[in-house]
Amino acid sequence: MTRVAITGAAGRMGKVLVEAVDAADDLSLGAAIVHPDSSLVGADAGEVAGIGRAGVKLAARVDDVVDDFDVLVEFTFPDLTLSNLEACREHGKSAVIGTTGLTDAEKAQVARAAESIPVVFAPNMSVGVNLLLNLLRTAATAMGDDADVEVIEAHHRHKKDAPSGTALRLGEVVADALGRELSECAVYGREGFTGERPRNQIGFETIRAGDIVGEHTVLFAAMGERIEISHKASSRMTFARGAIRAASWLADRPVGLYDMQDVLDLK
Ligand SMILES: NC(=O)C1=CN([C@@H]2O[C@H](COP(=O)(O)OP(=O)(O)OC[C@H]3O[C@@H](n4cnc5c(N)ncnc54)[C@H](OP(=O)(O)O)[C@@H]3O)[C@@H](O)[C@H]2O)C=CC1
Ligand SMILES: O=C(O)C1=N[C@H](C(=O)O)C[C@H](O)C1
Repeated sequence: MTRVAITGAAGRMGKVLVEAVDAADDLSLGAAIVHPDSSLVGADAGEVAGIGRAGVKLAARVDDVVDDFDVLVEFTFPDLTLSNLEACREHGKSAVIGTTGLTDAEKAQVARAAESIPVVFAPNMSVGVNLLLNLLRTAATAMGDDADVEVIEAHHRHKKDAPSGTALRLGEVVADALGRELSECAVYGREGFTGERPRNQIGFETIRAGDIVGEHTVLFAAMGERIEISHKASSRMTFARGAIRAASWLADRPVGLYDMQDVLDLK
């Protein structure tokens, strides 16, 4: 039985992750961690997640519970993710990272940690989005430079990073299929007298509103026709199930950096 620790256990993803681990046959909840200043430190993780007593008290730091887990599941903030990943590296634990909004330098730190421990790092743990990455490669290759590409994403009002990690990954996949560098062709929102659209742009549009769980569309618009490839998540449990599937999968993996397409055998 693989023992899982969940950080941000009182957060939106943290609570559904506690529920998903509880429902899994091959995983047990070894530890759950919340903000050290939280009034919930010491409370039962299952009760906070709304699933009844789990017998695991919410801890204030990963360092306090290193003997209680094998895989850390981390859906929080970039700087916290990196310091918790360092704790995993020091103690030889695996990690599943769903946190988004990391800079390129921070992503490189994740890659360095994965030289010492097994890590799954993916901006979207759903089966649907990871399948969509493959559909996008096919669409981008077939449409080629004839189509203008726009990535449109919508999330709840509490989301802190933009564009979403998923939108950026969708853009990277399209740019790669078209032989472009995303950093050279990405445009983030438009305003004012922008002039005509350069043909090789990949545009990103961000919507933040209400309780939208997560929606992504990639639009390929050519002369006379367009394709829209969309994914809509209606429950965070979709992401949580993917993350715990990754935690089970990591149990017997060698050191290395993996993503959700590795876990789902979609490469
Ligand atoms: N890869 C994927 O499939 C998905 C990724 N995500 C990503 O996951 C991340 C989290 O999203 P979400 O759950 O909505 O965010 P939340 O803000 O709901 O959760 C983050 C949690 O981390 C807690 N936290 C803050 N500081 C600390 C600390 N020092 N120690 C322990 N816990 C701390 C917060 O507590 P407090 O509120 O008390 O500060 C909060 O409960 C985001 O980056 C999001 O983009 C989300 C969904 C799917
Ligand atoms: O913050 C969220 O909620 C989500 N974040 C991820 C992202 O940034 O891509 C994935 C999902 O869409 C939900």
